Amino acid sequence: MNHFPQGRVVLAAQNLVVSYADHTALAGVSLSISAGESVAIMGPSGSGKTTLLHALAGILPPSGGDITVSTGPAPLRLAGLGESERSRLRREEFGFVFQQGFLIPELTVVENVALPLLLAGHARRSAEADASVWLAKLGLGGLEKRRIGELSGGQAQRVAIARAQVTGAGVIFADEPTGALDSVTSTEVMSALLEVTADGSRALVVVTHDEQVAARCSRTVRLRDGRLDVVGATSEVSA
Ligand SMILES: Nc1ncnc2c1ncn2[C@@H]1O[C@H](COP(=O)(O)OP(=O)(O)OP(=O)(O)O)[C@@H](O)[C@H]1O
Repeated sequence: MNHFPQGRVVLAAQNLVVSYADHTALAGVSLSISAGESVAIMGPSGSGKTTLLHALAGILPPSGGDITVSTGPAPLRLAGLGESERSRLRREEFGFVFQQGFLIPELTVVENVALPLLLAGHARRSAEADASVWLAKLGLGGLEKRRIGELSGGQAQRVAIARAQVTGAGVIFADEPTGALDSVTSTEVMSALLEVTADGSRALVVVTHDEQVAARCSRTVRLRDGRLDVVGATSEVSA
């Protein structure tokens, strides 16, 4: 379990640079994210939002700058970690929710949610028991044995949110989690995601194009051409 006291910085990016061939997608981004915060990353298409999320989550090694991850007993600098340690961080300390969910259609709902625990070496029975607890918290009790294709889009996203949290991850990253949903379902799914920060011990990072989604987060950062435009409270930005 990686839950932190409210206010503790869990991710700190310093002067991040990410280049793809001859294109600079992030041109020196510095950003700190604390436990209890929900941070919306906004900006025009191509401004570097997904690149920033992938760099913060250790999916994409930056070509410059560094990220300090304070999700364990001692801070870790991502630049100093090999792929296997970054992969452990992603698997055990971070959770991910994507626009399409990336759930496995051949598995049942409970098997999908239990999967990260099985990959971490837990026994099937206890993994599925923990998965069922998360499913109940997300209002999906009774759907354990369904296949993913038998769920609505909103239910499938809530399964993805359960799966992202089942390992006790302290930081949840979501890339356009409501992008494929209608506005009512989007509101429900955001409510489920924002529960991540309800007890103040975990952080949520959401890439979104939707101002209404961003307005519900505690802070919005805006990217333009790979640089941070505005950093502040959502209320200041969207009032
Ligand atoms: N694998 C890649 N190879 C080359 N260029 C890339 C790659 N991934 C992204 N880019 C470029 O980097 C820039 C930032 O991309 P990114 O996907 O981070 O933007 P975004 O703000 O998330 O965009 P969108 O809102 O359209 O998803 C864009 O110009 C994009 O074309």
